Amino acid sequence: MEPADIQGDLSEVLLSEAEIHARIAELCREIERDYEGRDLLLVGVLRGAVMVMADVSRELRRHIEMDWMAVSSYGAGTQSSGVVRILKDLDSDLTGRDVLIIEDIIDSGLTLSWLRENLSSRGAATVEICALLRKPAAAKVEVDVRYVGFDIPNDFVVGYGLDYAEKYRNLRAVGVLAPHVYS
Ligand SMILES: O=P(O)(O)OC[C@H]1O[C@H](OP(=O)(O)OP(=O)(O)O)[C@H](O)[C@@H]1O
Ligand SMILES: Nc1nc2[nH]cnc2c(=O)[nH]1
Ligand SMILES: [Mg+2]
Repeated sequence: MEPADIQGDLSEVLLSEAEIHARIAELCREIERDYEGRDLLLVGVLRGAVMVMADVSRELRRHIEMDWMAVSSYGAGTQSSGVVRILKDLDSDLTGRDVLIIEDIIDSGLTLSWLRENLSSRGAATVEICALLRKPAAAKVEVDVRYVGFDIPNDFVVGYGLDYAEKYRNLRAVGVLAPHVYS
């Protein structure tokens, strides 16, 4: 159950905590199979991916390493500026590594297409993507995503790491903000 004052700002719950966890478990079984016998570096994209990273990493029944990058292309608004900025870089050397980028959402695709290029250019052996959410109708660039949790409609969503003006990241569900919140 969410705190009443936050839950009340949603016009619709798209995905419950239980649905999210069940899908993450399925994705993790695929990841375990695909990376069997190989070292795996999970790269979480701050700040939106913190919840996905926490749940995916703990659901995986194998060793992983974790590193973090902070990039931002949205500022405080609901439209991507298209300009990706590195706010915090990785600590790891990616040379020869199998890298799995962990993201909360692919919207326009601008963040992840930029990030995959950026990480590949550092000499990683492989760079794949795991994203909890994807909005097919919002794509400005096609991004090849190996693991997708859910395809969702083209609405601005919050919760499970996703913010509106830095709030709502701590909602356990994913939902659509009611119009009154914006005004
Ligand atoms: O596909 P795109 O249109 O590029 O959008 C996806 C990105 O936008 C959000 O991050 P944001 O830049 O808002 O920063 P945050 O993760 O700190 O919230 C989200 O977490 C993704 O990283
Ligand atoms: N909170 C939030 N951040 C985003 N970044 C890109 N798309 C979205 C979205 O739908 N919600
Ligand atoms: Mg993000």
